[in-house]
Amino acid sequence: MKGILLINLGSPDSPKPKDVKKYLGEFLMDERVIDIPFAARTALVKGIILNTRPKQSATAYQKIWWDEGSPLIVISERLQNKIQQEVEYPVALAMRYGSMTIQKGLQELVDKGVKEVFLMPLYPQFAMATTETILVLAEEIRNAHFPDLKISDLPAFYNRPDYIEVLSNSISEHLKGNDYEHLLFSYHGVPERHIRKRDVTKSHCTIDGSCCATPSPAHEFCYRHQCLEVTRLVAEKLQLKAHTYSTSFQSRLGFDPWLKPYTDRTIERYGKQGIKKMAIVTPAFVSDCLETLEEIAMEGEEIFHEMGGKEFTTIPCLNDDAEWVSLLAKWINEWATSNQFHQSSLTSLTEKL
Ligand SMILES: C=CC1=C(C)c2cc3[nH]c(cc4nc(cc5[nH]c(cc1n2)c(C)c5CCC(=O)O)C(CCC(=O)O)=C4C)c(C)c3C=C
Ligand SMILES: [Fe+2]
Ligand SMILES: [Fe+2]
Repeated sequence: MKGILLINLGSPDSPKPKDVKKYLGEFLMDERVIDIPFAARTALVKGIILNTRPKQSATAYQKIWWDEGSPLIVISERLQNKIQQEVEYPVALAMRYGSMTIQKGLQELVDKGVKEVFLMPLYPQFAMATTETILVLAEEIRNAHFPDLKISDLPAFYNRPDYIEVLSNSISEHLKGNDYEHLLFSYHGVPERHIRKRDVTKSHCTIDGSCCATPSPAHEFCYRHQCLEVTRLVAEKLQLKAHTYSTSFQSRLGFDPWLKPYTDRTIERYGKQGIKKMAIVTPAFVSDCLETLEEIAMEGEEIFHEMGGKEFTTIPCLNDDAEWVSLLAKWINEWATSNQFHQSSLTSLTEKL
């Protein structure tokens, strides 16, 4: 029997500092998130970050928390339930960090008699800190607990025409009748170093040059290229005029250089330049979460208003949008009935690196 495991990032169990600290400890001790040697990572995360950040992050989580729980988890559960209504295979949900572990998700499927799993990391773009860490952990769990289970995975889907169509439709629907002057595509950032490390050609990536616009096998695992492509493809589909849209990267942490331009500074700049009405979309996230509901919809709006901006429209993520649900159901059926998606992305990465 076949089964599906949807995987998202995860959230703390509650917005209390102690739960946020536990969650951040697991998240930031992941060697694919803070990718420095173990002793240095422990000193940085446990010695510095976990002494200050949990309180600050807990305050942010409290602002966006819903009665039913973390928006990211609640939205992912709604998505799971809606997909379940459209496919005949059991659909489970897990998170990379926190209590809803990948092991529990796989166990739930195995208990239902599943022998073949389609892992669906809910990230349009590949990143070491998202898709890769999910695939590595799932493989470790399989080897340790479910050696007979067959697992294949959905690769980054950033440039699939059906995804671009669903995303573009959602954007145009939310901007109907809106006379915005500028549309900003804001993606979660990563340290520049992460991009260089996953350049499978070892020589393509120049980060701030035009490498991402020059065709290369490196782009199969280049987060920056994949973000820029989403902007380009959506702009093409929606026939956006040049200079009325741009790309930026949000949520940087620490002092290393992260992908630029930074979203907060970009919003500030547009406000200062006299733009009065801007809209913002966040296509690295498929579910609204702390980074969209607080950092963009609250902090971003505040920056814009402080700089003289008037109208700031935040476009929701795809969440449990009907077209998005149908698209995921379509990919599931393609996996189940054809040979599509049967090559593991992790095998492809390790072979090429
Ligand atoms: C697009 C997906 C994401 C990438 C890439 C990513 C990289 C990344 N993130 C951090 C540090 C933090 N991220 C935090 C929250 C957070 N990150 C993502 C997604 C990506 N992260 C999501 C969906 C969320 C929200 C989770 C929720 O519960 O709603 C946080 C926690 C919040 C905070 O304290 O600000 C941290 C920390 C790093 C270091 C990184 C790449 C190296
Ligand atoms: Fe993050
Ligand atoms: Fe690139």
